[in-house]
Amino acid sequence: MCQLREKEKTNRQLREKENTNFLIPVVKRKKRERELAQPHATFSTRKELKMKQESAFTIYGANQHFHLASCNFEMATTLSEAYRDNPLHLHHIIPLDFSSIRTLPDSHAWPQSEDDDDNNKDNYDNDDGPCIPIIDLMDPNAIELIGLACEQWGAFQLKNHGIPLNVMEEVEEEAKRLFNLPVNRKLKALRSGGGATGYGRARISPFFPKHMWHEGFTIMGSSCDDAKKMWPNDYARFCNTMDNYQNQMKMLAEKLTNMIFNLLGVSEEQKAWINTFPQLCEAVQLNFYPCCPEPNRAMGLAPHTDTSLLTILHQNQTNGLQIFKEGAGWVPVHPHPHTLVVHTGDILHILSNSRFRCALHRVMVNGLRQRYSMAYFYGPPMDYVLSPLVLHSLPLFRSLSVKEYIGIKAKNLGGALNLIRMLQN
Ligand SMILES: O=C(O)CCC(=O)C(=O)O
Ligand SMILES: [Fe+2]
Repeated sequence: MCQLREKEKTNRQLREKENTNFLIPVVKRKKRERELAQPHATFSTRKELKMKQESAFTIYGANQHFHLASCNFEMATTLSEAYRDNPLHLHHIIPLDFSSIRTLPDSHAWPQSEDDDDNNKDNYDNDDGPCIPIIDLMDPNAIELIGLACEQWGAFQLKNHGIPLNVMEEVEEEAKRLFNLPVNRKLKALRSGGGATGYGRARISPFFPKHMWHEGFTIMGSSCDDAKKMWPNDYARFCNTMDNYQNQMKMLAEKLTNMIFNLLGVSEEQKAWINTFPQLCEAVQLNFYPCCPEPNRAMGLAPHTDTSLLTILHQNQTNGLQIFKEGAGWVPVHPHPHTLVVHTGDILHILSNSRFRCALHRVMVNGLRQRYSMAYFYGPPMDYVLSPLVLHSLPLFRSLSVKEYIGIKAKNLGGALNLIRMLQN
C-alpha cells in the first residue's frame, strides 16, 4: 500500500516536472486555467453560462473514457491522480431516482440558450436541414468520404461496418437490463469520488450549474468487478457481452484509424501502436436517458467533445444526439438501423494539426421514449506522445503525452486544447 502511494507520488512529481515544459508562461497559464475552471461558479447571464459550457465540453471524454487495457491498475491510478485534486461529492455522482420523478426538479431545469431558440428544441428531430454523412464502409471511396466527413463535421454514420447484428442487440439488451435495475442495486456499483468506473452521473456534472437527465456506467477493461456488485450470481452474461462488444469495436476502430492515418500520409513507424494490443487506451460508456416530463427544459448530456482519437457509438432507435456545426447550429443525428455513429475526438484533432474537427455534441431528452447509447472510446497508449503527425504548416499544438493531456483536462476542465495551443506570432 505504502509502495503504491510512493509510486503515485513519484508519478505526480514527474508529471509536475513535465508540466513545467509548457510553452505558455506558467503564471499566464495558471490565470487562464483558473478562469476556465470554476466548478461552482454562478452564471449571471445566459451568455456567460453558454461560454462556460462550451469551455467545459472538452473534459468529458478525457475524464471518463480512457483505459490502458493491460494496465487497468495504472490507468485507474492515473485517473484517480487526475481526479484527486477535484474529488467529486456524492451528489455529483449519485443520479436522481428517475423512476420516482413525475415533474422536472429545478436542479434539472436548464435555461434555454439562444442556440436552442434558433434551432428550436421542439424540432430537434425534424428531418429537414443538414445531416452528418452516412458512409458505406464497403464503398470503394470510403477513405476519401471519411476524410471529408472528419474535416467538415468531425463525425459520420457508418454502415456495412462488419459488427455482427447480435453483438449490437446483446449490448443494448444488457444496457437496458442494467439501467432497469432498482436504484439500490445500481448504487452498489457506484463510482467512487476519484474513481473512473461504475455507475453514476456524467463526470462533467460539477461543471454545469444544472444536472443532466442521464445515468451512466463506465467500463475500463473487465466489467466483472462492478457487475458482481449488482448481480452477485448472474454477472457473467453482462461481462461477456461487454467484452465481446469491446473486442468488436476495437477491430473496427483499428481499421478506421489505419484508413484515416493512410489518408493523412502517416508513416508505418508512426502508426505502429495501432496493432500493439494490449497497450492502447479504450473504454465503454453506457448511457441511459429516461423519459422526461419536460424534455424541452432538460439536458441529457451537456455539450462536450470526446478526448478519444475516435469514438464509435451505437444508439437505440431514439433521437436525441446532436452535433454542433458552425452556420447550422445543433444538427440531429438520426439513428439508422445497423448504423454506427463515429466521432473524431481531441486526440485526432491534435494529431491531424486541426485538419479534422473534434465534434462538439450533446444529447437532448425525450418525453415518450427512453434512449440508450453505448459508446466505445479508442486512443493511443497513455505514454504516447501527442503532436501533429504530418505537418504542412506550423504545429498548432505543443507535444505532450496522452497522460499529460488527461491531467490537464482533469485539472482545468474546459479549454484543454487552448492550453496546449502554440502561441503563433
Ligand atoms: O448518448 C449519446 O448519443 C452520446 C454519448 C456521448 O457523447 C458520450 O458518452 O460521450
Ligand atoms: Fe461524447
